Order: sequence, then C-alpha cells, then structure tokens
Amino acid sequence: MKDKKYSIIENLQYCIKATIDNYPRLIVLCILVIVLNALLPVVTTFLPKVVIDELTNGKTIRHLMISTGAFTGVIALGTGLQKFLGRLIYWHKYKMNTYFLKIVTHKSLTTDYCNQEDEHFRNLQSEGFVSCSGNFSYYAQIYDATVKFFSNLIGFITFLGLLIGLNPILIVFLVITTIISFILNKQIIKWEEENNEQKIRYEQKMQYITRMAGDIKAAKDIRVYHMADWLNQVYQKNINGLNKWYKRYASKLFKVSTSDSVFSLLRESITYSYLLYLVLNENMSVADFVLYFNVVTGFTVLLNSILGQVNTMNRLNMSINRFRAFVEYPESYCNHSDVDIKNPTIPHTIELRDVSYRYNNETENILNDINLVINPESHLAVVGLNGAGKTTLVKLICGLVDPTEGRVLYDGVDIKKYNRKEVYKLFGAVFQQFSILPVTISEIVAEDTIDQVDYDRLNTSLEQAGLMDKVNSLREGVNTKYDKTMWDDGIDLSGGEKQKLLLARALYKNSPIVILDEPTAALDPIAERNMYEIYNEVMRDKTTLFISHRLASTRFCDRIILLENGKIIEEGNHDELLNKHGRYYDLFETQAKYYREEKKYENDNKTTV
Ligand SMILES: Nc1ncnc2c1ncn2[C@@H]1O[C@H](COP(=O)(O)OP(=O)(O)OP(=O)(O)O)[C@@H](O)[C@H]1O
Repeated sequence: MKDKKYSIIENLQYCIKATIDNYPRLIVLCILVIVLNALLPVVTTFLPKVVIDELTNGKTIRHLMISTGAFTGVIALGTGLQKFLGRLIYWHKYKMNTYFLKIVTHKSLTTDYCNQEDEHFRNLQSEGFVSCSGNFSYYAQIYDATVKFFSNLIGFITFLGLLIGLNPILIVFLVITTIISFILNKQIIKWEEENNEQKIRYEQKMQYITRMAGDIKAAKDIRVYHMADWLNQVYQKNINGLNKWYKRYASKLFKVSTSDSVFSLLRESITYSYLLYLVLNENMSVADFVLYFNVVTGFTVLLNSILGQVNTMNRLNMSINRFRAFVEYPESYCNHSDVDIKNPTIPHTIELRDVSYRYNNETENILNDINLVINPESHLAVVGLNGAGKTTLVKLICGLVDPTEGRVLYDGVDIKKYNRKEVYKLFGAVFQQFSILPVTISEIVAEDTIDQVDYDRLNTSLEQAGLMDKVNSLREGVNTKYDKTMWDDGIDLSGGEKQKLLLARALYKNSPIVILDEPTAALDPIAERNMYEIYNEVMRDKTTLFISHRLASTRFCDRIILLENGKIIEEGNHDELLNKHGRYYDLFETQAKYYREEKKYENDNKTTV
C-alpha cells in the first residue's frame, strides 16, 4: 500500500485549518510577525538615505534629529514587538505541538492491533511522534518557515519595485547570479541528505547505549556479563565515526563556501561598480547610492532566503506527509455494527473454520488450515513447542488479528461483523508479554479510576489470585502505587507477584472467556496449586484457554490440542493423549523423566544423609 502524498499547499491548508480550529491566535500572531518582518528591513534600508538627503539639502540639525529619531524609534519599537511576538508564538507553537502529539497518541492507542504488528505502520508511528515533539519539531518549524517565506516574499517584492525603476537588466543579473549561488549552496544540502542516514545510525547507536546505561532492566546484565567495557568501546567507535562524518562535512562546506564567496564577490563588484558609475556620471545622488546599495544587498539576501525556505518547506512537507500517512493509516476492524453479541456476559461457542495465518511481510504461514470448535464453559489447553503458534492462535481467537484465510466465529457469527471493542470485552487475559501501568494496585486490577473501583470485587480478585497477603502488608494497601521508577513511594513486585496481579485483573474483569498464556511460569508451587483451584472453581462457568509448557498442568483441562508445524496434530484429554503414545506422550515422558530423575536424586541424597 502506497502512502498518500499531499502538495505543500494542501499540507499548509491542513496546518492552518488545525491551527484555526485550536489556537486561532497563533495565525494572528504569525500575520503580525510577517508584516513586521517585511517592514523593518525596508525602514532600515531607507534610514541612511533620509539622513544623507537631509544633510546634503541643508536641513537644520533639529529637523535631522526629528526624522532620525522617528526612524530609529520605529525600528526600536518594531524590533521589541518582534521579540515579544516571537515569544508568544513560541508558546503557542508548543500548544500546537501538544495538539498534534495528542492525535498521534490517540491513533497509536486505538489503531487496529494488526497495524501495531506492521513494520511500516510502526516506522510511521515513531516518525509521527518525532514530528511533533519539542519546539524544533517539524510541526514547529512549519510555522517558522511559513512566516519567513511570506516575510521575505513581501520584502522581496518591495525591493523589486525599487529596483525596476533603476534598471530591469540589473534585476535579471541579480536573479540569475543569486540562483547560481543558491544551486552552489544546495550541494551541501544534497550532500547532507545523501549522508544523513549514516550520521543518524551513529547517533541512534549512541543514544541506545546512553538509554541502556540508565535503564534499571539492563543494569543486572551489564554488571554480571561485564558489558560496560564493551558498551564503552561501541560508544567510542560511533563517536569516532561521527567525528569522521563531521570532518567530511566541514571539508565539503569549506569548498562550497569558498566558491560561493568568490562568486558573490564577483557579483557584488559588478553591481556596485555599476552604481558607482551612475554616481560618477551624476545620474544618481549619494543618498540614492546608499539606498540602492542596501536594496541590492537586501534583494539578493531575500531571494536566497526565499529559495532556502522553499527547500525547507519541501523537506517539512515530506515529514508532514509521513505524519498524515500515519494518522490516516487505514483501519480495517469494524467499530460500529448493527450485529450485537447476544448475552455477552455468558460464554458462547467459538469456532475457527479453515483458518490460516501469516504475519505481514512473511512468506510462510504460522498456522495452516485450523479447524477448531471451543464449546461454552469448556476448558481448553493449547500445547506445543516454542514458536508452534500458540500465542498467534490466541490472538486470532481474541480478534486481535484477523485470519489470512478462513473465519473465526463467535456464537456462529464471523467476529469481523461485531464491533471489535465489544469482542474484546468478552475476554479476560493474562498474556506472556504484558504491561502494567504505573498507578495504584486498585487501578491496575480494576483498569479504571479510583472512584470507579468496586472494592468488594477488588478484594475477592486479589484473594483469589493469592496476592491479598502481599497487598495487606503494604503501608497503603490497595492504594499503593506500582513502579519505583515513577513514584518515590512506589513499590516493585517480583515476577510471580506481577503474574498474580495480572490474574487478579483478569478475574476482576469477570468476562465469559479467560485466556491464560503461560500463567504459572513465574509461580511458586503453592501459588501454582492455588491457580489450579481457581481454574476448577472460579472459572467453572467460563470458557478458558490455557497455554502451558508444563504438560502435567494441562490435565486440569477437559481438552488439549497439540500444535506443531502450524497444525493441530493431536487432540483429546490428558489420558486419551497419553494412551495414544504419540507426540504428546513423547513430550510428556521427556518432562516426566526429568521430574522422576530429580525425585530419585533427592531420595538418594536423603538416604545418604
Ligand atoms: N509479529 C510477528 N511478526 C512476525 N513473526 C512473528 C510475530 N509474532 C510471532 N511471530 C513468529 O510466529 C511464530 C509463532 O509465534 P508464537 O508466539 O505464536 O509461538 P508460541 O507457540 O506462542 O511460542 P512460545 O511457546 O515460545 O511462547 C514464531 O516463529 C514467531 O517468530
């Protein structure tokens, strides 16, 4: 899929509309600054002419002081106002940044889950965040570039008008030579564009190491595996690379700047010689000479700046196009539907019909032609080796991703037909990869603000998940904040405690279907037994999906499926599968043998003692 490309005008319209809708004052401020920016150079250019005119025309000192004072007063006032408005604009640009940042955050939080697994989307997403973060972000720059462009354009037109009266050929000469000078300077921009990727790679690696150095999650590995020296070396290597890059850049800059200076000297010599010629032949007064001297300089500077702004706006346009491609990234899941889920509080049949799944940009299917019916209130275990596709199957069942082929039905209806948000409400899940927000224990479990928490339900869930004793031991109980890195009085939890917290969250949600992906991996034996009790009692009237590598634990389920090479290769309850003497039996025996050997070793040791 190709991203839509907008023209500069279309993107400017987009930005102006967003600004008018949110902070219209910013537009007014920008217009005021454009007018000031355009007027001040003109006034400054005319000041020397006025002074010389008055001196040469024999005006009184008083008269001279009044007109000079008026001019400098206007310039001082204008400059002060320019600075003041600049600061106001700075603040409003910040507010617009936060507006665009809100759009990116909202899109990231609400986009279809499948988009988050798409590399192109993720690239656009990180660029989207960069484009509106900080006061030098692309979005902040677009205001500066537009203000500069229009200020310069007005100034340029004024100077053009003054020069037309003098000599149109001079204008053609100045325009051509300024364009040549601009093209010369563009070589630096082109060089930067071609070599920027390399510089970014050095910077990214250095930033990564800097981040890692301060990251508590990496602190243990860095010390135990003596990674500090190695990381320092990598950092130094990248600094050296960056220094070499800057040397090459400086050398290019020097060459281009030297040729540009020689060329500019030539242009200005010719122009000023022509002006001198006019003065010497008495076709021009000294005051006019000074005026045109300034006008010629201003004219070339403004033209150069306008061409530069066009370049900048082109560059910003590319970034805004990427931002809009992200914001307008298509969503395929249904968000408004007339098809309601009937009795959403009780479980219904889930069916996978001829389902195959392949991840984006991959060549092989992870799951192939899966047919599976999960009856209401049944307890299904999904087993298989690492990478067999168990989590992928769960994502399909929850509606996080849609099948590449085939259909997932809930209560006989394709889940694509339901409002996807309503589908998510059916599931309480403990995923292998999880995120816990840095808020209070009660908010984490209830997934809601404190005033919405049902405390009876909260306590029951924490009790059932086996976390109540721990929570009671905390000074602020359920109001304790999680995450020491965020809160001075926050707490950290062990791996098993986090798993219990997530289980409590799933229980609090009280949804008709519960999915537990490796829920016992970090649990101690008592907590694991507790988990099976919950499974048998609390979840009796729910449909459950249980993924585990510990095959002995799957006996608590009434049905087990074994995934291998993207297919269900065996199916049945624990005893049936053992009696089959197939793949499940082999895997179970491998695990059981290890436990038996361990037991024998413990018994032998006891006897020796
Ligand atoms: N977002 C993704 N993009 C591409 N490939 C992926 C993605 N997520 C998973 N995979 C691949 O799909 C395969 C199945 O992954 P999945 O997580 O479903 O396996 P699993 O059976 O749950 O494994 P484990 O027991 O290790 O948790 C793996 O080979 C994995 O590399």
